[in-house]
Amino acid sequence: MSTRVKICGIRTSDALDAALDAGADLIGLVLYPKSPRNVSLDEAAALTLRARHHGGADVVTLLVDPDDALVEAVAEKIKPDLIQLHGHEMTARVEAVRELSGLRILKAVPVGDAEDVAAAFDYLKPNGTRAQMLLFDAKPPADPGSLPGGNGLTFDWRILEAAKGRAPFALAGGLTPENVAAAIALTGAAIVDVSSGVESRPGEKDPERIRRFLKAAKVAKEA
Ligand SMILES: O=C(O)c1ccccc1N[C@@H]1O[C@H](COP(=O)(O)O)[C@@H](O)[C@H]1O
Repeated sequence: MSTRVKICGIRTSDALDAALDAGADLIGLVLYPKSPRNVSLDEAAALTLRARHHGGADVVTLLVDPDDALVEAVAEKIKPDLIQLHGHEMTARVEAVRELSGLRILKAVPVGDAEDVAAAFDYLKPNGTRAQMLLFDAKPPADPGSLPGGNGLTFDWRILEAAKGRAPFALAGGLTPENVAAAIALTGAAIVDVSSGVESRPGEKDPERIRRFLKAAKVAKEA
């Protein structure tokens, strides 16, 4: 089975259409006001409806340390397929968001070393009540003003050796049309997730880079 591709940080219908027409498997909508890719609840609901009409892709709402009111509003107004938690949520909070929303959870985990990878599997226990999949991403810069993701930073993919064979996982962090084939070959990721690598500037998706990313990812194979 070929690797699934998530194009994250979609803000406009043009960018959405470019991703869907190029064969994206998942569409990411960021609800995080500090991000240049932020969309409102209403914008996310409209983009989700458009994606549903096109068909073929799951919609993922990306949240960072959301409160209960936001989780409930997302579940009611957007009705995505998954919630991506990209903050400092610990296992109990992931479980609570899962229960409150009734949605599948993709939990982002910042990776610095093999211990981060080994510890991340606690998010998948006990079966199905917390996250349904892990998303390994680069550690954000230490600068307190930096975003928790979407920074275009890669990490040493060899660290993910510790994850192989345990459960399918998603990979993010500095992926581009130029390096995604190598990332898939080395890690065997089930999903590759890109935001800044398919942009002309922060928040502006580049349709040609989206097409090139999809093309490169869809022919790539685990080595
Ligand atoms: O994209 C953002 O603005 C963002 C904001 C807050 C948390 C996560 C964010 N993006 C996610 O980060 C990874 C890596 O992105 P990149 O390809 O390195 O730019 C990915 O999952 C994005 O969806």
